[in-house]
Amino acid sequence: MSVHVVRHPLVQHKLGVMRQHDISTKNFRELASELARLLTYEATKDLETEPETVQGWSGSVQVERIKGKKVTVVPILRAGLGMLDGVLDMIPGAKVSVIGIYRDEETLDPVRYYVKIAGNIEQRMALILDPMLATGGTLLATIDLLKEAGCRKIKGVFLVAAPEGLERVEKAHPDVEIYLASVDERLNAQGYILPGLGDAGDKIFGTK
Ligand SMILES: O=P(O)(O)OC[C@H]1O[C@H](OP(=O)(O)OP(=O)(O)O)[C@H](O)[C@@H]1O
Ligand SMILES: O=c1cc[nH]c(=O)[nH]1
Ligand SMILES: [Mg+2]
Repeated sequence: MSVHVVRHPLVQHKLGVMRQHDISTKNFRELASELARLLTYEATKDLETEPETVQGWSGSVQVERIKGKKVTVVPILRAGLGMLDGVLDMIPGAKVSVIGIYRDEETLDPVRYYVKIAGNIEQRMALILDPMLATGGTLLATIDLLKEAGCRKIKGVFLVAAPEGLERVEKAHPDVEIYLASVDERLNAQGYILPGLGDAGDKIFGTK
């Protein structure tokens, strides 16, 4: 699996602001969306294009168009919704496949409660969105669902990951590419990422 940590100064600066303990819901939400935009720019850099001739102001001109059935964006409820707007700003025509999974607070196992995957999934690149990759259980369950549905190309966009979770996903799915702003130090006993961001879903939805 290839893991791409995006070290662009804008990405690192915005992540640093998100780590501040007293950040408001409004600022956390806005930054999650901005980071999603920047990370998507990186994650889509190998999308295939094809030439097309259009009529420009000075006559015909050859331009590039993204080829084929393109992308389905896959926000994982709930926190992944905080990244959706930013990604759709970059890829307005993307189909959205919604996956509802929460992590059981005691066992840390993923619990699935909603799945709606876009059509022609075998022809699309799936871009999974979730701010946090902790134990990796949620991402593994999501990748399994997408592959069972026929998806052949999968990337994930996260803000922060724990090394433990990344390693687990890498072992099971070496073909999946991950883009993120930081690989943090470790998980704590409750499965939270350190130094991390805290509970990203609660911070995005203001439920803390
Ligand atoms: O890698 P894992 O150990 O599986 O943990 C990561 C998951 O935990 C969080 O979701 P949460 O369960 O808090 O759901 P929420 O988005 O509804 O708050 C986070 O947004 C990921 O989906
Ligand atoms: O650190 C973590 C781990 C899981 N989910 C979160 O929102 N934060
Ligand atoms: Mg949560």
